[in-house]
Amino acid sequence: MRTVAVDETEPLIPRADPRNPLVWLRRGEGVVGLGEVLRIESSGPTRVEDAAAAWTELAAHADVDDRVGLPGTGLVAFGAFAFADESAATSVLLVPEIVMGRRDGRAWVTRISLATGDDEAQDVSDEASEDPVIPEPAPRRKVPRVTFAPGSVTPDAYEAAVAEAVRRIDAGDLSKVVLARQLVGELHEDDGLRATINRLAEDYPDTWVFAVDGLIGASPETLVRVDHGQVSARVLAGTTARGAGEASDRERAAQLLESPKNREEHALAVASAVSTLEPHTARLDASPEPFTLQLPNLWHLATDLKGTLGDGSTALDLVRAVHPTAAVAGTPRKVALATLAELEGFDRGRYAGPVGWVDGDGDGEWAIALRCAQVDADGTVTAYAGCGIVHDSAPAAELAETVMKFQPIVEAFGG
Ligand SMILES: C=C(O[C@H]1C=CC=C(C(=O)O)[C@@H]1O)C(=O)O
Repeated sequence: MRTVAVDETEPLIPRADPRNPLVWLRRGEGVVGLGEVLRIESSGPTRVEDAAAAWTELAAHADVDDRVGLPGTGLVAFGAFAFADESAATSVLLVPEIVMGRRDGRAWVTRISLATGDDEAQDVSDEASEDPVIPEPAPRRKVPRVTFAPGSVTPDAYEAAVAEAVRRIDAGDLSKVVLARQLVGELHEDDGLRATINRLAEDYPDTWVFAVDGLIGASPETLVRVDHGQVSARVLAGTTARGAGEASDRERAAQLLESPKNREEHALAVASAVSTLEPHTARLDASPEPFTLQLPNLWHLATDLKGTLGDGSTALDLVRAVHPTAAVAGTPRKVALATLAELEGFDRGRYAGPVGWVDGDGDGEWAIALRCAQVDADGTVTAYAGCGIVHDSAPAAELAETVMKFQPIVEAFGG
């Protein structure tokens, strides 16, 4: 494969595949893939380590001509993993044929092809050696309209599940569990998802906007990033609505910061991320106090983690170590996973699973797949949103919080 620098400043999404976009962007920077030369599928409890092993093997044999040398240049795979060990959803790493990337104002294009013969010397085929051609940007289209309705769990059933979770927390079974619900709709239009991802990128520029194998969303939560030996993550847990005017908005953020319920929910999520990342780092620092993160639809409590890799782990190794954090499962992890599987009553698929990319050097950026929907081949669109439940959670307030969290994806489908 070959990566070359290009002189490009135009937005990347209009060049993505209209039906099946492959996108990872924040504030206009990131990677967009076209075509597919290889798909690594995995499932079950070892889905991340199996994919990581296959990726390391592939990267070791790749013939790379990388003239840019940034994270995300050279060999790259986009990935999305199922949340649960028991999920029926397949986890995927997709290697595109063309990657268009941008980072710190520098742009590049990579063209990847598979060697066809058994001679390793053929790894860089003639085709891949040619300078890659990037597609022309497509004209803007209207977002496809999807009408959503509650999935298998009705709003009443969700409130009942929250009440039951609080009973179990009060009984001392666990400290926190994250409970989600679904909205389901149908995508009819032929023009696919590019307009939807464009809308998410415009409306939520500070989130990770992703589209990988039909999983599409705008996540504010960084599961883990690895960049030349530096590790970082952004832990989110604790949520409140935006206020109507400026004063009430500031007031809401201040209340969120002082709310014992939200602070507890947040502290458990930070503890789980720190305890699972720490063994892999030589140094790991957390922001001393949580801060309030403003998104167009809500406020979150946030903590940033930054550190130095201590054991040569790749981004996928760290994904395996930290998933699932208490921001999407609960505490203690094992009891929380069993409780959410029982009380939610549906397969989360790739919702709340890791989504992102990894390169041939093991650098990568992974978010938790939140504020997202999975679009299946038959056009079924399933959106997901969940809330951290602790002992003083109120069912009606948690239901209202899911409505806020559905907003980005519902609006990106014309709702
Ligand atoms: C589980 C979700 O959000 C998590 C991330 C941030 C805040 C959360 C909360 O306040 O409950 C959740 O832990 C979701 O958006 O579906």
